[in-house]
Amino acid sequence: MKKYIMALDQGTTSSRCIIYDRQGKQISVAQMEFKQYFPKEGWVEHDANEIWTTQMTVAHEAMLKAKLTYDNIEAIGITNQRETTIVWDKETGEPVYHAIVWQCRRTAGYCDELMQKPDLVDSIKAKTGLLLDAYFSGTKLRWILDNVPEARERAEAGNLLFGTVETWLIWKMTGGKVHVTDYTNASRTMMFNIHILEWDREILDVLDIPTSMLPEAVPSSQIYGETMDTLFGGPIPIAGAAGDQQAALFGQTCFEAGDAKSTYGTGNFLLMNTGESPVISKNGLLTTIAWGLDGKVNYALEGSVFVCGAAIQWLRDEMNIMDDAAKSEEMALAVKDSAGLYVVPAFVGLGAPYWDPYARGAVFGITRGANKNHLVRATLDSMAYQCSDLLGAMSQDLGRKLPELRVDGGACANNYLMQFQADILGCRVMRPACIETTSLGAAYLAGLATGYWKNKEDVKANCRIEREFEPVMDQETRAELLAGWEKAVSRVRDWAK
Ligand SMILES: Nc1ncnc2c1ncn2[C@@H]1O[C@H](COP(=O)(O)OP(=O)(O)O)[C@@H](O)[C@H]1O
Ligand SMILES: O=P(O)(O)OC[C@H](O)CO
Repeated sequence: MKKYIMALDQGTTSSRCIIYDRQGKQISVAQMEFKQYFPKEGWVEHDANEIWTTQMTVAHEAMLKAKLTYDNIEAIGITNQRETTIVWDKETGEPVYHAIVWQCRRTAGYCDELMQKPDLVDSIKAKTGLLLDAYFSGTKLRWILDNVPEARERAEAGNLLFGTVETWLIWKMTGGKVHVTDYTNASRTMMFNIHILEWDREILDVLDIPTSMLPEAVPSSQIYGETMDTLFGGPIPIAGAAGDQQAALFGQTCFEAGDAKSTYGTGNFLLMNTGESPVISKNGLLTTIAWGLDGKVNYALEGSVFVCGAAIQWLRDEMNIMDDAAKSEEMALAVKDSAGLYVVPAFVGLGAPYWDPYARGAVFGITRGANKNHLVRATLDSMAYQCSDLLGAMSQDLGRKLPELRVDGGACANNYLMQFQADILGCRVMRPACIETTSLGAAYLAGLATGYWKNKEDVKANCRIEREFEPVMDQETRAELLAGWEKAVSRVRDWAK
């Protein structure tokens, strides 16, 4: 019987299921968007039950499309939007509140208070590799305990569980039997010591989080449990899990220290493998776990930008400027430049390297001739500028420039964006044949655990580059454009304070 690996890719805007064969070829794909809740300015939520139902719907749809039954699936790998925080009842499985999404800024004020303790800020950075910010799960979890009626009492009585999205899905798929988080996701909670791979007592005390709520932290590639029989008709091993950005790094086969990738999804995330030693940034980047595999842990340096493709989604859904994100390419190419427009998509503040939760979005340089094509072009340009900021910070940390950049994620299908990215970085941009490297990485992690792929070399043999973008812009133009971007960013800082 032919066997495949099923990857569940639970992203910020959609749940996807992709089934892969041994060559890393997609056999079947299903995808479903779900509702985004914006209850207050700067707040973002999801319905955790909808995350679960959409994820299961697409899993069944993908199996049906390829006429597969549970015994064709060797293993399931999960990859997910990170940091998003879910708390649910251990007995009923009912979430006590909506999932608080990574983009949500509701705990910025609380983070400001904590920031008054410089020792704590230093200790958090040293132990978790993260900056003290509302982005990460820790303060979101505390918010739920403090604000949902009876949540703290129920948590202290041992009746509530916490998880990031992979924890939630594994718990649900195993019928409430397995409560685990993989190291990569744990490393985004701001409660996990990335050096000794344990939850940190001091931080848990500061945030007042009962340890009984926390999942067991486990490697990214191992059999965690099996799906309930009722789910797919028979048991399937769940054998891999990683946060989506780390999964993309793995899917791009960035196995060597120094290998880097940039993912253009809802946000933009630049990750560089730093091998078995964590590198601490002096320029606003994060240190994170890349994966736990074969009894070892790999680390990565990460730059996180909160709004990337989401800016195009905003033009599509809120401004009705286009009906399909892919149209942004032809609209951008319909004009010869951006007519001096700069868009700063700081809708939920700015992430790396600025870390300003109070920045807000803006469009600068509007003149009478500016039209919607210019606005689209300037929005795509902003996605490239933000990545350029990340690469700049990374180059400063490393003391050298990266010679090339591998790209992936939905928005990297945009050729205009990729060429502008190469131009503004002044380095080659390499796009693989499979830009769904996030799900591919999750599939690889699961398949390595069961022996579907023998080792990393076996996996690497599947990797193919589809197109390379060489920089053609002259240095003077690049410097001028970047200076404009810098000026635009400086104007949005602290806006909502
Ligand atoms: N051709 C395109 N050009 C520009 N942006 C795009 C294009 N296709 C998709 N996007 C944007 O990329 C995002 C989808 O990418 P994806 O990797 O699926 O994101 P996620 O995993 O975060 O949900 C959306 O925000 C969408 O607006
Ligand atoms: O849903 P994505 O692909 O934009 O990824 C979200 C990140 O994991 C947030 O840290």
